Amino acid sequence: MTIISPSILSLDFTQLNTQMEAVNASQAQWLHYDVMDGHFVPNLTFGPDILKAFRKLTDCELDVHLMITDPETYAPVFIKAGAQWLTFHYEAMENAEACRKLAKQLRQWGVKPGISIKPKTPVEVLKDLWQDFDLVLVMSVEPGFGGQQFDPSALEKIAQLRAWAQAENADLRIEVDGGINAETGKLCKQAGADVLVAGNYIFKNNIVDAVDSLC
Ligand SMILES: O=C(CO)[C@@H](O)[C@H](O)COP(=O)(O)O
Ligand SMILES: [Fe+2]
Repeated sequence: MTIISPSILSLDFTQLNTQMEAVNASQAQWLHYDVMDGHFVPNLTFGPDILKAFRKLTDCELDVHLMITDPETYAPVFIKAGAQWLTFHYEAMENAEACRKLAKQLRQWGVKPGISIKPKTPVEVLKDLWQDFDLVLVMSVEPGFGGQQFDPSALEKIAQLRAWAQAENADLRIEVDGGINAETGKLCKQAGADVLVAGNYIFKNNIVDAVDSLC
């Protein structure tokens, strides 16, 4: 069963309660929370206090996507605020060992660690790294903004990751984020993704129907 993670980056905050009621009535199981710091990406979003508010608004699992240069420093405040899945970027880290160390630390703090790669980062960097994570997030747009067009090069990366995971009989969540709609979502599922993030497609349409069309 595919997990749908609506990205609140595209939520209309003047309609917060109504839109969250629709998310809660939909088949969405996770809620995607984009954290941007104006350094790792050229945009700013939400901190931990807003995450705390979302914790009260939904029972969906909170899927936090850190697009920040210093995930080691800020991970604890997002965990305290309610994150259940915490994903940081490979490109934000010094080397593979630092990624492993942070993944271990996140597990000790009681959250599921995820690692993400940008569109220009080859999937091979994860060949000996994915085993330390519960989730790999393949970006299908340049991180920073919602509403961009899906980059099909994500499909080969998803397929490679699924092949690696299957070869080791591993229970790895493969998530894809950026430009997901019914059409691109279907291609990602066929390639082996089991978590679809969607912002604009869900929040700019009928929320319940859009989630249904992705399942
Ligand atoms: O991480 C990001 C953008 O950097 C995403 O989570 C966006 O929120 C996806 O938005 P859509 O492309 O689905 O509109
Ligand atoms: Fe995201």
